[in-house]
Amino acid sequence: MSAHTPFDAIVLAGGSASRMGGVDKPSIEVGGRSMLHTALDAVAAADRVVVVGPHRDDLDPTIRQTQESPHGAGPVSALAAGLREVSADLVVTLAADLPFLTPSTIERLLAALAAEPAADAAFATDETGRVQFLLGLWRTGALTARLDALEPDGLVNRAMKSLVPKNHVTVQMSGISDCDTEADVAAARARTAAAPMTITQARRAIRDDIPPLATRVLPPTLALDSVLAESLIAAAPFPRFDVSAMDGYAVSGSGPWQLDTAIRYAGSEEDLTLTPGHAVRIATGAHVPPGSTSVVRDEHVELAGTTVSRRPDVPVRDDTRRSGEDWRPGALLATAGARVTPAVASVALSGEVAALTVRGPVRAHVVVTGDEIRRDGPLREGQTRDSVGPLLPQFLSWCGVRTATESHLRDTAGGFDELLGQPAAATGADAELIVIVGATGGGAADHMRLALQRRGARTIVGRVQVRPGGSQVVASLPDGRIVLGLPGNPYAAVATLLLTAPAVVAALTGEPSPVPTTGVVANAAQASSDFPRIVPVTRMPDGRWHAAGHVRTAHLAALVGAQALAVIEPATPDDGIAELLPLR
Ligand SMILES: Nc1nc2c(c(=O)[nH]1)N[C@H]1C(S)=C(S)[C@@H](COP(=O)(O)OP(=O)(O)OC[C@H]3O[C@@H](n4cnc5c(N)ncnc54)[C@H](O)[C@@H]3O)O[C@H]1N2
Ligand code: MOO
Repeated sequence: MSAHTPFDAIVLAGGSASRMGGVDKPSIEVGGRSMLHTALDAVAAADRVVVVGPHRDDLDPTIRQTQESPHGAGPVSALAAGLREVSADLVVTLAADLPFLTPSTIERLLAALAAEPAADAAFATDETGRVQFLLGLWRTGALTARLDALEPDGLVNRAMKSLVPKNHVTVQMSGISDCDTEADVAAARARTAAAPMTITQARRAIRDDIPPLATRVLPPTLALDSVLAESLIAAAPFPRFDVSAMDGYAVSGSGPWQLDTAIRYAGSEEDLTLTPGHAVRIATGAHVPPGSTSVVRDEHVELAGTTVSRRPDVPVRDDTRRSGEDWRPGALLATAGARVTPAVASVALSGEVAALTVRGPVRAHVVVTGDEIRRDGPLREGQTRDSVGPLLPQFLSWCGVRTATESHLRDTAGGFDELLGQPAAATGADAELIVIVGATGGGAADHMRLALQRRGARTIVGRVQVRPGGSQVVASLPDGRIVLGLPGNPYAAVATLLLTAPAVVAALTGEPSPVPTTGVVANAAQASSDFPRIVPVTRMPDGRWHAAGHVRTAHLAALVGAQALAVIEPATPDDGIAELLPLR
């Protein structure tokens, strides 16, 4: 992030968990990673990280390790020990038993405390309203003061609640449950084992777990499809100067006027001053000459020899557009969070704004997988034509994504490890998003999920309750790049892309979540099943939509002639509403 608020972090990683038979809770793995490492990844942006607990040899040497005294003296004592190592004005305080923690969890706490300058601390609350006192952010001075206040009675085995300041804010978060018991761990593991999410859950997880990209400064025309990180403010007035809105006459005084021979063309740099009682021909868009009091359009004048007079039967109006009439320098032309559409870029040009501070546009590395998939040349026995890869850049562009580079991957574990392991720069693409077609399943040749796990990726969406597209994957690599895994079947790949990529793009660019487009589907009952389904729809003359019948997924024939895909929920009646994914 560009506007980084400095903070330190204390992670409480005490040993033996009494309710779990004395095991070292922070080292318990959920989702292929210890809960301590989940906590450390969540505070990776901290200037200083302090782990309080038994010394661990495997931690990065930049992490400070300390321990409360006496050992096992409880969280308040542990925080006091950790605080001695802290120097920033803000300190995140975490337990190492929160398996679903992400960097954006911390960002939300930072934003909440920044919004309440009078508050001493911010804490997360779960869906039930329970406050997680060990998922918090403190003003360091306030934490010091609270600990000092408790000190006379001793800090050993004090409840966290006794430490909490009156003046705190809470932030409601979903999926932040801690693991106190073996049952909690089992439930958390079940959740990460790619339990299918609903479409809504998947989009929310994407929004919550993918942090926005760093900002960039781009000229307006190169910023298309990015999102404004700072509002667009006019640098120059519009019009920049008094300009004629019509072809006609610039006149001085109330007329009739004597016509001078000079003609005022748009862009003219000729020295020309109008004296009272005189007029000159002027073109639309030309700056009005000094001395001019008004512009009269051609249709409103009579010309007799060299005398120009206003026709008696027309309204008296001035066809001059005055400088700053539409906006003045400093005017707000588009608000931060707005997508840079051609209109926004055009307005920036009109306002003489040479550079926009934006996030995006998102750049993608498109990867087609499969030994059998062939892009060029004649097909040999068992080979399948790549009918997705060459068109994916177009589909991606509909979602605001630029394709920076493309490659093909064979179905080998090594290939995936290499793809996910190489730094973005090595691909020559600087892509923030890797879009992989195929290999999302759990089959023998499907290496993506395992390769992601080996690479230490965090699964954000493991499966979704939708057909097709159930096997889609959204994950974040340790270096922050996002992987979007699309099912291999071409129709499934495109439907999944249009369903999910816009949410990924919104999260990366910091755009507010898109409001879904909806439509009335005339034959929705027939198209719905026991599962949400994505079906092609065509527009009917009356404005309703008609859903296609049976859809084969191995090619895009069902999309021919369709104007949108519709997401049809189970039990939608005829003329019911469905979300539309436009095909344009
Ligand atoms: N035992 C199960 N097998 C499968 C299931 C299932 O639930 N249980 N789901 C099926 C569905 S639905 C889909 S979709 C696919 C998803 O599999 P993958 O994402 O791993 O995709 P692949 O196996 O690599 O490919 C599937 C299919 O698509 C063809 N393909 C792939 N890429 C292209 C391309 N660029 N152009 C044209 N065709 C492509 C590929 O040849 C396969 O035929 O899993 C099912 N199996
Ligand atoms: O996973 Mo498939 O996408 O249901 O066609």
